[in-house]
Amino acid sequence: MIKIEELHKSYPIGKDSLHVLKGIDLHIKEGEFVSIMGSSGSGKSTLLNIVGLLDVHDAGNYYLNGQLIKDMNEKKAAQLRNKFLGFIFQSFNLISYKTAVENVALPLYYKGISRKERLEIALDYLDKVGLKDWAGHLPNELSGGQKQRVAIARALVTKPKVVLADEPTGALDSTTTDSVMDLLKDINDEGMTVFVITHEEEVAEQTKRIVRLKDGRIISDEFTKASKAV
Ligand SMILES: Nc1ncnc2c1ncn2[C@@H]1O[C@H](COP(=O)(O)OP(=O)(O)OP(=O)(O)O)[C@@H](O)[C@H]1O
Repeated sequence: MIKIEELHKSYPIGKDSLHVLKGIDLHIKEGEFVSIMGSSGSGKSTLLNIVGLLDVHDAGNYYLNGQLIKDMNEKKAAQLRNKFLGFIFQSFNLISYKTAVENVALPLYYKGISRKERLEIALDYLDKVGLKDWAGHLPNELSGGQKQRVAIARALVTKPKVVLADEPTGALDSTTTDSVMDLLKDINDEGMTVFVITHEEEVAEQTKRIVRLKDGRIISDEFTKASKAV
């Protein structure tokens, strides 16, 4: 599903450049549930942004669903993002003046589906995350955990192959973190590939594989106990 070979990425800093990813090799198969850990500045978000086609790498190869990602214009990248990828962010990124159901329906706008049908589909996804009764509420009327569940429903509504989550529980307390992680587990049980950045060891342990980054290199890549649970 995601295959990365000898990937490098640098950012220009004035006349110099900051070498952030220094030869990453990573293969994530369809249906895996993987977390990426590492201290601040180790390159986690940079890697996720490249995987999510939000940024480009400088050297090495990246294949998404068998397709080599190279020299891609923004239009093509957006098409691939809409087709294959769903995103969840720490800060939820919901639109404040739209209701929960309208936020979830938004990604369907680009698929040429009528408004009525978009809202029906979105309501089904809100039901899936346990928030059907909150469909008509605005984000500021929801708790942090509820907002994140709306964001998860929004990430799923286009039926992506891969869900990419950058610190999805970073803004949540431990009980809410568990409910969000349970939801990601359910999604993964249904066959979706899930790739999560986290700082929290307890969160990473709930995924099936932990990849650890240090200074732009992978220093370990191990399956967790959760991967062995039946
Ligand atoms: N657009 C950018 N331009 C310049 N430098 C950047 C840019 N994005 C990230 N960096 C730098 O690249 C390094 C890696 O950043 P990255 O955000 O990938 O780390 P991270 O592991 O996700 O950190 P954190 O856990 O704090 O989010 C950092 O030193 C950061 O300052």
